[in-house]
Amino acid sequence: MKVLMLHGINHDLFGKCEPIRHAGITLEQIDDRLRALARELDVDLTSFQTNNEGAMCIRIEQGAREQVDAVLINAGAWTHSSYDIRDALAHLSVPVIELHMANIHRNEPLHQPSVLSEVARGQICGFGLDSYLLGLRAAVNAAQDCR
Ligand SMILES: O=C1C[C@@](O)(C(=O)O)C[C@@H](O)[C@@H]1O
Repeated sequence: MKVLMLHGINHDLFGKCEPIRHAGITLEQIDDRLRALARELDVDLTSFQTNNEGAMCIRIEQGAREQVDAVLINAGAWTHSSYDIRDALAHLSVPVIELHMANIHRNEPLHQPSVLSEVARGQICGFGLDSYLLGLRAAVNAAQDCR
């Protein structure tokens, strides 16, 4: 099973700024833990991070061509604003799991609504690094249900 993990804008800075909200966890640490769980679950996991919205849309299209079985996405601030990424995800026929470290529903109003949730199978937020690990397990189960 192939799963694509998409990391959004500024997430290369995780652990290097906003240490309180995201508990100082770096993107490398997230990917390491995800890769370890992927090995356990026998999942072929690919991880991608960009600060360019167009590049994110292109990577989503490429995921469809590669016939990934599920997509995990923490789109960061694009969650609240990007109809481009929303539309790219809407073209996928595989489960999309929306992730956030923080519980975005407790954020300040600007950082609460998600324009991606409508096209996601579900959203996992508020569990820090565990949001990613729970998301990978959910993606595997959802993809198996689709087979
Ligand atoms: O970049 C981020 C991180 C985030 O997606 C999270 O993982 O908690 C929540 C977003 O509101 C914020 O813009």
